[in-house]
Amino acid sequence: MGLTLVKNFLRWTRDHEWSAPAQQAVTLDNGTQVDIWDTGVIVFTPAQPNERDIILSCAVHGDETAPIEICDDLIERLRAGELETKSRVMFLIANPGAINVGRRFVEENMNRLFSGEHSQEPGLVNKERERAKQLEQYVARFFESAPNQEGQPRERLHYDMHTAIRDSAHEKFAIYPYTNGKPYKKKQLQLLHAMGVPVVLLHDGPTTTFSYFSVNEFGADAFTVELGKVRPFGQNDMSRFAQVKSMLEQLLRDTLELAPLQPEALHIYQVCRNINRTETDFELNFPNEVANFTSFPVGYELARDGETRYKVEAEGEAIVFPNAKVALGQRALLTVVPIAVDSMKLV
Ligand SMILES: O=C(O)CCC(=O)N[C@@H](CCC(=O)O)C(=O)O
Ligand SMILES: [Zn+2]
Repeated sequence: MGLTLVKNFLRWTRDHEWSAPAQQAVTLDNGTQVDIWDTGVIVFTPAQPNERDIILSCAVHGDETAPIEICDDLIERLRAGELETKSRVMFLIANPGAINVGRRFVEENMNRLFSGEHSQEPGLVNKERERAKQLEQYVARFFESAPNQEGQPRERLHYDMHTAIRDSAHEKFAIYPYTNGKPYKKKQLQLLHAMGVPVVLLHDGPTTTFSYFSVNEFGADAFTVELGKVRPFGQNDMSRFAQVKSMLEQLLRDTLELAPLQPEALHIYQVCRNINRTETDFELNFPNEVANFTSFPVGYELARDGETRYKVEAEGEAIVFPNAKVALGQRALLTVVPIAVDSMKLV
């Protein structure tokens, strides 16, 4: 059987910025069912799915194009039958409206709106709030509609792929959302390493990000994965994403063989402080060119928020995601410190 009337899924998604009618399901020659639930929402269900359900999301921030190109390529190869998945997989192209204007967001940063945050301010409705709420519903529908294979526990994975605004001392890194006190998983560190992501930053509390939503609501192993630097379409050096793509393909094909965990090859950072901008008069005390994971000496003043001054407190404390222009009340800077893999509670 051929493809659906939707010829190119990304193109069609961009032509329907905020919603689109579900499309009739199609079964490919290899038996995989393809369902399009909405704009940017496509699900592949193999005839005999294995025990793993995978969500690959991109464009929660519309200007982070490399992950969009990765997903586009995987989606079209799956639809053409060139790549065959053994797992149920859902791709989410989260914010097509923001892709079209080439910006992080249209009205509001979507990655601060999950876990119900989209509905916390009565009367405040905007496109990103509506879309975040719908994406939550699609995640629920996907994970909850998995077949019950004789009580076998299912493995739920969600990689929410991003690129960072700044240069970074570590080009690729993952954010391990707060686990609600549960141990971290060795296998997840191995999977990230296989993806070419040997640097992991551990969040120390709940967040309103997409990845934490999947962890908290569905017990998924979910990560925000930063794959490089924000660049416009056409300016990404796709060779820098070859390992990520190859790992994702092997994961879908179920041919991935994981190397044993190599603690010496990993760099783990613990979030030290989450600095929010609460005043209009907010400044960062270092230039825009300073890369993520740059450390400053103890006592150095990193930021000033009105009268409050934030100084480095810990040896090795480094900056991540500085952004003085965020909306009031939002995170303007994270600081992190390196920790030993041995000090992590791992299962
Ligand atoms: O480079 C930046 O300043 C931001 C890159 C980005 O979008 N990062 C995510 C991290 C989400 C998390 O903490 O899991 C974000 O800020 O939403
Ligand atoms: Zn992002």
